[in-house]
Amino acid sequence: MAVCTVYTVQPLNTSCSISTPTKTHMGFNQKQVFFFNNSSKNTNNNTRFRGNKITCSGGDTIVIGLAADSGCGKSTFMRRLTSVFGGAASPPKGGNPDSNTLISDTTTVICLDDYHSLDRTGRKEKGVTALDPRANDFDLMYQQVKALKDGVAVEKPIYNHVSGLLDPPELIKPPKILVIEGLHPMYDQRVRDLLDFSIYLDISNEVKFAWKIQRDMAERGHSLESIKASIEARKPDFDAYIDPQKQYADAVIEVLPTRLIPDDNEGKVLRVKLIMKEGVKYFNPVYLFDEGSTVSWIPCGRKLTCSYPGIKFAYGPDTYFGHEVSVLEMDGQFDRLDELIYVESHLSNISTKFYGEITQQMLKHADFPGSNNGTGLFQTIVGLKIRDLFEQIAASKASAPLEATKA
Ligand SMILES: Nc1ncnc2c1ncn2[C@@H]1O[C@H](COP(=O)(O)OP(=O)(O)OP(=O)(O)O)[C@@H](O)[C@H]1O
Ligand SMILES: O=C(CO)[C@H](O)[C@H](O)COP(=O)(O)O
Repeated sequence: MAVCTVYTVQPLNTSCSISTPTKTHMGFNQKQVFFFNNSSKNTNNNTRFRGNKITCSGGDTIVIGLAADSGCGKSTFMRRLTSVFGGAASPPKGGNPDSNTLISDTTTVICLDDYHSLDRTGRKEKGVTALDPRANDFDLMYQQVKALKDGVAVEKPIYNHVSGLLDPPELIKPPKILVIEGLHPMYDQRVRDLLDFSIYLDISNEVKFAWKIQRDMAERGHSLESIKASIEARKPDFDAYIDPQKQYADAVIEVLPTRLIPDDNEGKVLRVKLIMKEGVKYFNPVYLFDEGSTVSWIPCGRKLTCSYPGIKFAYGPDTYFGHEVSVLEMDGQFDRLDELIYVESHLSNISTKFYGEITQQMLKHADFPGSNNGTGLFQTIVGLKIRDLFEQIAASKASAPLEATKA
């Protein structure tokens, strides 16, 4: 797919989105596109934008949705995912230093906070949280994700987490894989229908609390009371608007307190479940030993070093929001990451390209949070499944014209 863009940005006082073919240039279909941002709902930013843009035919972008509350490991997951494709991910070159976007050779990760229609002051004035749909512009989110999927570059707004304001937009070109991560990738049905695969990171309240304390007290100087208050304040909207999205996810990574230590409240040892929907095109759930059977496995024998409280795996079929699913569970943590190869060799359908690829990825990012437990392991596995999904979709598209000529 060829991608090229020439554009200018200037204020425009009308609210419209028009795409008019004007001429063909260098073999590309040039269009004039009027971009607009969400200013009509934003009290502090009333600028609209117009651009002249060349779009190139394409429409090969696959779209992945990753939903989770703030501070639940989305960035860590994204770093693992982009690493599976190789190459480093970085913000758009020469752009806004506070951009939330990460671009690598294959993937572009956009943060859906950029579709906040109310900035920090606007939310305060209206008494709504960022989780409330009224603080977000789903029309624009839909239009832009659709445009990217169709091979058209967009001018995406930027929500600046440092200033709390909406900054001038940045240009996003259609990538091979577009990941939309944030609070609401599966909230709006139009956006949901554009997703080729969706993931929900479901962090239980106990664990979320432990992680937030660790980060916000150590790194951001917040007090225990203020962390508790912020979690409590978000909870009603989290329950109403964020949590229900997990019913739509193709894969859910659920993070719970361990069952290996009675009454554990430290949140250091975790029980993590990978819930995988059956019947999703291009996605074959991972299994342990025997597909479809129910398995409980404590691998702490001669091949795996396990200090207290040990490690326990479980696998089996289940239902989740009325869907048939396969669930792989890991409780506990690895003492020695290099020994993970022993566990990897007992898993099937993991979509690796060579023996030991999961272990290699985990060792490569041993310093990322969760590398010694099921969060890191399952995030890595989902990354490999996304690569596989991408390759299968690409292969089916490549063979489609061939099939058509045969018919
Ligand atoms: N698997 C994990 N195990 C332990 N702690 C974790 C794990 N994942 C994330 N954390 C903790 O949560 C914090 C936030 O992680 P991360 O930045 O990946 O989340 P996020 O969802 O992108 O957050 P935000 O939306 O606030 O930017 C980390 O600094 C770390 O303290
Ligand atoms: O839930 C969030 C998503 O990450 C943030 O709280 C939301 O984006 C508002 O951000 P800020 O606190 O920087 O104004």
